[in-house]
Amino acid sequence: MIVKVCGMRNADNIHAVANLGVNMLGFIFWPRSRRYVPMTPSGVGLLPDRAEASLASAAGMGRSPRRVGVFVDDTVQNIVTRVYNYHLDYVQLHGDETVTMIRNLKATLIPDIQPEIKIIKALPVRDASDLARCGDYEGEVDFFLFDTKTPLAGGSGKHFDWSVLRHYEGHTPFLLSGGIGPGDVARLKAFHHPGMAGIDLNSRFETAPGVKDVALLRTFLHEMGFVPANNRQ
Ligand SMILES: O=C(O)c1ccccc1N[C@@H]1O[C@H](COP(=O)(O)O)[C@@H](O)[C@H]1O
Repeated sequence: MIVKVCGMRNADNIHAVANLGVNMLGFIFWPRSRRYVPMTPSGVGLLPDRAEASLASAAGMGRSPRRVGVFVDDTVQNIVTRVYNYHLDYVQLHGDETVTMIRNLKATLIPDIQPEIKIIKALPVRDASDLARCGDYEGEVDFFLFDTKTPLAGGSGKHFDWSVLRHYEGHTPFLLSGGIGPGDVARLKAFHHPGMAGIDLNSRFETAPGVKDVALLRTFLHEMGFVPANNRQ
């Protein structure tokens, strides 16, 4: 099972969470988020130097989570800039991005120096009708991320009714998201879907916006029976 921890921006915290052996770390590039990672004045080195060093040292210990940049209806140019500057492995599109936009993004990225970049398309879910959009993105993205439909773009801390996902019969694997917290272990273990590739953890594991509670995450992962991987998937 893939475990993604999203909304990271503090160097020591990045190091500690990377060392839990999670598969992906998410960095939010949407300026209206409380977890926003601002660009430096030079526009280079999205992650502060110490965070870069933290990730490098974690990698040296065999813990090398993939880097996910989270964007909400951003321009292709802004996304491409951040992919290059922050060495992103995945782009998570958390707005109303169309298939045409995604094709443009890939056409810009793939022929260049980032051929391995993968796309996660977030879709807000309240009921089965929200899954109808999945068909448009089949074959265009690597993962879906099903998040709770709320007036917020993301990070609501709220669950949706996971049973709705029985109506999802697509071939694209998905990450389950939306308010997953420490009290969800039993529900997660009881939830099965052939397309479910992993989970996304965010606001329910925070001591402050953008700062994760490492002890809480460690306990949750232990209770889930999570086995730290080589973090290459
Ligand atoms: O966390 C944010 O601030 C955020 C802002 C804009 C887009 C996405 C955001 N986070 C993503 O939201 C989901 C669910 O988070 P939560 O568990 O409900 O707090 C998660 O995938 C984050 O990547």
